[in-house]
Amino acid sequence: MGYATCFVCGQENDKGLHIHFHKDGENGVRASFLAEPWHEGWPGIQHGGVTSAILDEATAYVTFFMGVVAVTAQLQVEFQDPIRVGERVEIEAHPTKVTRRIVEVDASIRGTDGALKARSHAKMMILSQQQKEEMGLANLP
Ligand SMILES: CCCCCCCCCCCCCC(=O)SCCNC(=O)CCNC(=O)[C@H](O)C(C)(C)COP(=O)(O)OP(=O)(O)OC[C@H]1O[C@@H](n2cnc3c(N)ncnc32)[C@H](O)[C@@H]1OP(=O)(O)O
Repeated sequence: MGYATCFVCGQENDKGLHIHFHKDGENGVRASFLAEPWHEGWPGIQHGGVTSAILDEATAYVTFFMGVVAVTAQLQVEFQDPIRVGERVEIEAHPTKVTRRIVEVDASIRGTDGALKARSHAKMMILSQQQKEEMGLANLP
């Protein structure tokens, strides 16, 4: 599942991360990722922008599985521990607050031993019909 060309989940994006997100429970999302050498910033450590993109995407999938079209309005990231190249990590996200226009989502990335690597809090803005049309997102499945 996913948009074919999405940088994080798209299976047809040659330059992408190819992460498969799946539903976990009623509103949660889970995925797994292996940090590769081409994802690094400092030698041997995954770039923080890649980490942020993964958290952002997990957050977006929460709203996708809720059946709304939303964009990230705010994303606050805490980097707790380096993600090493060659390390597998587990990704999780779930909603914490849902209002008419905003879905708040917490997401985290942990090592396979459960140790926290990074976490985020985000506000996703549910788009109005006019905004969907302006952004070219009016005919999404
Ligand atoms: C097939 C399977 C596919 C699955 C794929 C799934 C994922 C695929 C891909 C996922 C990709 C990953 C995801 C991505 O990367 S999404 C891409 C990154 N995000 C963006 O590009 C968003 C850019 N920003 C905007 O478009 C607008 O600024 C938005 C739409 C956010 C607001 O627009 P606008 O300014 O016109 O607002 P409004 O008139 O609608 O609403 C006004 C209300 O909202 C309040 N407000 C406004 N801004 C903020 C803010 N920043 N924080 C908090 N609140 C805010 C405002 O105070 C007011 O509140 P109130 O006074 O009414 O109380």
